[in-house]
Amino acid sequence: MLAASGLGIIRGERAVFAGLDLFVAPGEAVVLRGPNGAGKSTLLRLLAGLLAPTAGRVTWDGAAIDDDREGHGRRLRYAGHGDALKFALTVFDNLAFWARFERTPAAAVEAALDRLGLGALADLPAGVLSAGQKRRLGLARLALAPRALWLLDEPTVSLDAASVEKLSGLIWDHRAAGGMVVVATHDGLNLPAARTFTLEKAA
Ligand SMILES: Nc1ncnc2c1ncn2[C@@H]1O[C@H](COP(=O)(O)OP(=O)(O)OP(=O)(O)O)[C@@H](O)[C@H]1O
Repeated sequence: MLAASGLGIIRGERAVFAGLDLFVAPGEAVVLRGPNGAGKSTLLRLLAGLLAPTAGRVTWDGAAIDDDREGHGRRLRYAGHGDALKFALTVFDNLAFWARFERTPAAAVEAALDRLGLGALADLPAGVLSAGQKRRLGLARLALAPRALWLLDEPTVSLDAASVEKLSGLIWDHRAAGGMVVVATHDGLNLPAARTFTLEKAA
């Protein structure tokens, strides 16, 4: 169980939000909504342990994530606005890098590329991909190996309808295996029985 309690954060001397409580159980999807600047990306970074809250805390199974940041990092996948690609490397080698980094068997690379419909592009330099193809390659990391928690920031940007379907399917399989997902998205994804968590714009 991922829990945030009494969470507050000040950025640039302004309170983005305060007193925020959020719980995510295995198999659950939480969709973050709210206007631009409401703090969706900020919340995802707090849940990932990439930012420290000004008040409150984030826990995993009751233990503060601050007590074991490395362990928390190993249980999650965070996909932010960037695709985290090396343009000079091929599509295959981009994902193979992450597989090596995570000590995931190389066989997982091909399967993950196929899952995102990138198999035929494996030998191309990532730099020549279209915006949507680059986004799919960034998201292919999700399919490399299971992680309990996915934190996704606007993952559907640049994706066509077929790719949004692929991502929806990936998230469904992740949840069916007990995985959790918190996703900031303005539209598109098909997430059955997802909970919506709305952030209001700070005054
Ligand atoms: N490094 C920073 N320094 C100061 N203020 C920041 C910083 N990063 C974010 N903010 C502010 O925090 C607030 C929340 O930003 P955040 O990116 O979390 O919003 P968001 O809900 O994800 O917005 P969007 O829908 O536009 O992606 C904004 O007012 C933003 O200007």
